[in-house]
Amino acid sequence: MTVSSNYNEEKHVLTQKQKHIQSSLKTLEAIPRYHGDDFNEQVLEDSRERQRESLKKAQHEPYFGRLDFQAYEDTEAKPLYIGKTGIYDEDTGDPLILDWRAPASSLFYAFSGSEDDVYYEAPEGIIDGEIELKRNIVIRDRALYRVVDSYKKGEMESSGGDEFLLYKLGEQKDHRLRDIVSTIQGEQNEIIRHPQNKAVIIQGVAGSGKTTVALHRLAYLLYEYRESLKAEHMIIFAPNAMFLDYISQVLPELGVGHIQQTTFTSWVFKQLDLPSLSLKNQANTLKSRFEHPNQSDDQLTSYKGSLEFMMIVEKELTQIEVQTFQTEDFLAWNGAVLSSEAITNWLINDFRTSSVKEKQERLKARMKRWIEIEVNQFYLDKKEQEELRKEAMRRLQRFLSKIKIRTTLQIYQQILKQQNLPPVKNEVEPVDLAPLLHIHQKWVGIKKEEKFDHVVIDEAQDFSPYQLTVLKNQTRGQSFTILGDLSQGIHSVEGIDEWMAFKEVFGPTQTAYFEMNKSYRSTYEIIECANHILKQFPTKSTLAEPVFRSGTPVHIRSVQQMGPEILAWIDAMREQGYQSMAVMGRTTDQCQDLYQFLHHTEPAISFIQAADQTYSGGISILPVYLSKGLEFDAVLLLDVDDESYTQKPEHVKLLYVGVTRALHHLEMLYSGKLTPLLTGYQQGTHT
Ligand SMILES: Nc1ncnc2c1ncn2[C@@H]1O[C@H](COP(=O)(O)OP(=O)(O)OP(=O)(O)O)[C@@H](O)[C@H]1O
Repeated sequence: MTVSSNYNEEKHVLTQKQKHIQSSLKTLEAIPRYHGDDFNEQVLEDSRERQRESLKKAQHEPYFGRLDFQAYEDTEAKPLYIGKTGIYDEDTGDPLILDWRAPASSLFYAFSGSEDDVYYEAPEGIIDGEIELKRNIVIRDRALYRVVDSYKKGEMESSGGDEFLLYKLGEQKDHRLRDIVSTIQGEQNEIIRHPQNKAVIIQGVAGSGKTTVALHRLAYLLYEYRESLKAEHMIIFAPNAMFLDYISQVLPELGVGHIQQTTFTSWVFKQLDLPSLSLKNQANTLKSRFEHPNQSDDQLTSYKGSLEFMMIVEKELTQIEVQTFQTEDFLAWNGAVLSSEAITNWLINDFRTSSVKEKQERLKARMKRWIEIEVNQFYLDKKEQEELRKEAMRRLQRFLSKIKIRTTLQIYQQILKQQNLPPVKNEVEPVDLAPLLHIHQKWVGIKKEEKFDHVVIDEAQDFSPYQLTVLKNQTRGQSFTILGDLSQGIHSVEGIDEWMAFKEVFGPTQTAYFEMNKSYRSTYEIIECANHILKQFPTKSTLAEPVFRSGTPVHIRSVQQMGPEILAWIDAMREQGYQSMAVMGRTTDQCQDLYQFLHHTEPAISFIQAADQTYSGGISILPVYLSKGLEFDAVLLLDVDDESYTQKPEHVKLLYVGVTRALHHLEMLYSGKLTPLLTGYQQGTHT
């Protein structure tokens, strides 16, 4: 434990604040819970319950930072304590602890130590002032653990911000992504707090905190726009179920619940609700893509994800709709004619915004009304009216039965046939899901309550412009957070090569584009190695800037037999105290064979496969293409030879992904000839 000169001062403050928290909690717990029907009482009870929850949470780790800010309108600086949830003094209404998302807390993250004047935007206007102290405080299990000053007015040395960040980055992680509220960096803060009404696109190098920032942004948006945004109407799309499990802890840590978290595939299947439809085995698709790629399959996949194909589907849909509603005059009884022009006019103009299904229903209702008016207008005799009504309804039934609405899949099949594209049956590929959803949106429609308030897309470089468009149709405004890294686009046949493709979907004035080039995950040595690989790209890519956290050199070794080497590596890593370790092979079959060999000696090792739903940490073996998004204390990359990793762009990306999964330690093995992507690389020992 670091004992700083400020330690005792903070210990005293902590004791005071804890007493306050305890007594507020006691007071609130003493108020009986209200279960009655009075609305005002219910609102008050909800607010009390929220306070109880905040206080309970704050008991363990009430805050992590202190900022002494002197507003120019005040006579002296006020210490602001910043925590995960805001706590207020019941009597005075003053903040005891400021929520990290509150406007004033922004100063804690944005202040670099060199600005003389700072300001924040409060609801009552701009507040100007200066900062006298910025302090990081670590509290664990209710006890003060560490106090680090990153800025003190009048003192020259103010490197504590970096020191504290390095201390946090050097910690070993468990097997889940964690919140970073105490160390959010200025560039990250700017993205997190960007207004909600634009599509925010983030290109970030591996380990720059994209996923983490997107999750914090959701928590921020829910706080800032609490009147208009609902967690239930927000959604996160992630690449697979295992990744969702890996990130599942961050939002609850930030006090956010009820946000939908899913993959694009599962979500579309839920929307389509076609029990006969299924997805082709993705484990096999991935395997063949990374182990036996086929160029013509790839071309078809890219085409089906393009805006060009989307426009063709749209055009075909318009035609199919016209054919569906192709009508003749409706003769209710002799002399009572509703012309086909009148019907078409209703469909084209009056029902313009309705889906095809709704149009069918609205047409039926409108025609019934027309019959009723006709009957009442021209016939006075009740009996005669009744007979005509009956006859007209019989004819209407017959007339409407000619309008046949086919299923989404049938329409898609017809479009593919029309376009001379290979047919699909009941088993589809992921790339078929965007057109299927497009058809569903037009035919069945999107209910108001199904629209999203905000959408997050992680690993968005693997999304196609077509996918993005169907999601845009489903979203109110343009409120998106889209994050990815083009250098990690290992599924680029389905995805994009440049972010421009997405800017086109939203329009240039509706997008805000950010780049994050600092990598927080890995040591300096690992980033240096990753950058060496990126330099082998035929096109120029942005290199990652390391945070200066030095670790062990990256070793690359030539070996005869992998098995014993892996076991020795696991032992060595265990001795170093690393918790999460990954052995990454190039193919699933190779990993399967190695797993069979290793798990007799290392029963704790788990074999990660494409269909896995959870990630439980420890020692894992997995093919490198499944490692995207994850991170491990130590990584052993196998088969870095010239056949497994050639100079093809997709191999550069794959090796880059593998290398950047390591936090603290990276080692690579090969037999035969070393991949050209690593030749000339100098660090560590090559043997
Ligand atoms: N400001 C920060 N303070 C502390 N840790 C951070 C910060 N930013 C990012 N990290 C850490 O860096 C690691 C990488 O973060 P994250 O997985 O969100 O990055 P990413 O850009 O999505 O990575 P990738 O594209 O490689 O999957 C995580 O361990 C995260 O906790």
